[in-house]
Amino acid sequence: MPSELDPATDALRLDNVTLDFPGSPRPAIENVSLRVARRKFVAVIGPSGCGKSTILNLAAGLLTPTEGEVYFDGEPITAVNSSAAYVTQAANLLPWLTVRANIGLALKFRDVPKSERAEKIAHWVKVVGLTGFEDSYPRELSGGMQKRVSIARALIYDPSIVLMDEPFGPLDAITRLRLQQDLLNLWEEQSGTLVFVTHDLNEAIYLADEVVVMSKGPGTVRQVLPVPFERPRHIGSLIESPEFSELYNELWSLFKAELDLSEAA
Ligand SMILES: Nc1ncnc2c1ncn2[C@@H]1O[C@H](COP(=O)(O)OP(=O)(O)OP(=O)(O)O)[C@@H](O)[C@H]1O
Repeated sequence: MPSELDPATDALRLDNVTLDFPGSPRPAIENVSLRVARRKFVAVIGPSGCGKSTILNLAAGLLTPTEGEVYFDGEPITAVNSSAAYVTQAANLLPWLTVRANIGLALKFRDVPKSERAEKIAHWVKVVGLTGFEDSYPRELSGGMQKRVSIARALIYDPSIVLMDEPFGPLDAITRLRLQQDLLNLWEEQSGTLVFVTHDLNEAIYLADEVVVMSKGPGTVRQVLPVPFERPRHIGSLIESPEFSELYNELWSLFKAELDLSEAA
């Protein structure tokens, strides 16, 4: 364990991590060092293919580094990280289960008693605004509602770390804004550790305490930008503030350097 590793403050830490997929001509990520402090909301942005999902998969214990080490709560990750909840771009709900059963899935796997489960599910159905839809099936829900179920399903058991991979990617702009504000409110209440992958610079600034900007593949960390806005945050007021525009421009100048815009109009 490196001497500076502090399990009291670091939830997740990557130390000089390189990941090669077998048969791939170049590493997916190369020499990535990254620190996610406990109870922080960290957004990861970067061009397509720079290795953002790879970092989440390493944190979830679904991939093992070719070189370097990944630590969770001060211990090297050597198996699937059962302390991590993973919300992917697709809602991945079980189509044969109702909203209630989908939300309660993680509690069932953890053998939480039935009465406690019912109480928690009722609370989370309300928190994510799905009252009245408890007995609906995923096919009867809109994309935004399905996303709400997947977020409730991830947060209900109070995981030590939540990993989100572009969870709002496929949604329309209004639904996306609503869910971003909902996630802000939820996280500010629970304030666990959250690592959030996105392509959306605005989203990264609205939500995160720090934005990690990755360079194009093989991915490395280009810069980590702190987001100084106080919490609780309200997206509507943030957008209108000059400080928001300033930070956006700073982030954009870092980000655009990593994009190949030569073919853009
Ligand atoms: N299973 C795999 N086998 C081989 N190469 C892979 C595999 N998964 C990902 N890669 C490669 O690793 C690199 C990083 O992929 P990753 O999905 O982590 O990028 P990303 O930044 O999340 O991309 P996007 O923003 O498009 O989702 C890419 O070059 C990708 O082609």
